Amino acid sequence: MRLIDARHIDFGHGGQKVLQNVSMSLDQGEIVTIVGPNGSGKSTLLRLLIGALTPQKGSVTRAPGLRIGYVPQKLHIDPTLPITVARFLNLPKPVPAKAATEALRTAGVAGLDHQQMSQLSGGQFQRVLLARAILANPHVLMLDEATQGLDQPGSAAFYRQIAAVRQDLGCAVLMVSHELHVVMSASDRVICLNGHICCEGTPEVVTAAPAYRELFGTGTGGALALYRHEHDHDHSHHHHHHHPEAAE
Ligand SMILES: Nc1ncnc2c1ncn2[C@@H]1O[C@H](COP(=O)(O)OP(=O)(O)OP(=O)(O)O)[C@@H](O)[C@H]1O
Repeated sequence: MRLIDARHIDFGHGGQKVLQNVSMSLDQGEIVTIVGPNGSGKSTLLRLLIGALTPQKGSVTRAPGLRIGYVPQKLHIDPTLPITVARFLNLPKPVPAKAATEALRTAGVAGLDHQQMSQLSGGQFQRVLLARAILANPHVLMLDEATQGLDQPGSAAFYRQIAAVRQDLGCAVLMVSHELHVVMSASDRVICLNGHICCEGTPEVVTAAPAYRELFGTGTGGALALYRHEHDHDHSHHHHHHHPEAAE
């Protein structure tokens, strides 16, 4: 089932054109990653898809009653303001304690209910934001640069958590990243954006595309290959002949 469908959208801030003729869609259960350099319009596109902005040309259609769980890139909480995780999850509206506990478990941070927000590690903090998004019982999880500030293993672990949440909830996932090394190998599709859609497809297709290489060079393709290689190594032994360096 199609959850979101954007057709030929144009958008600008003031006189500046940010997005031109962008068409994309998101289907039930898919994981789609949008990559692009700083200022390429990724956050703007997310806001258009959510409905917080209206396209100047073209259209965005959302399935009726679509629920979106949004994970922001970061959230500043005044460190002098004491607030527990449980209380944070009750903002802006109260949720049953059982639902909050369950959301924390799904997000991979079970038992943190009574911790202070200011005492969480970066990875724990992002998972609490994820738990808050899960509480919306979303059809779509949207993440905007949600691993900013995490190191590479921390980012990889966070994306594995996202894949587990997708399994649990059966939701679709749409995320934005300009850190190419964290583009999740589990993405069904990658969309490379630079004001317009440069190329899209599976992670392999996109990293091999000339438009992508022109934007990001070939070094990042190597990083992605490395990440996938680790993934293959964990879950499959069929591909070893493609990766001689992995042979024992
Ligand atoms: N509220 C706004 N008013 C004016 N210009 C804006 C506004 N928001 C974004 N822009 C401009 O639109 C362009 C695209 O911004 P956007 O945040 O969508 O890019 P991005 O790809 O998400 O960037 P980054 O990777 O740096 O987060 C930028 O040139 C930015 O300066």
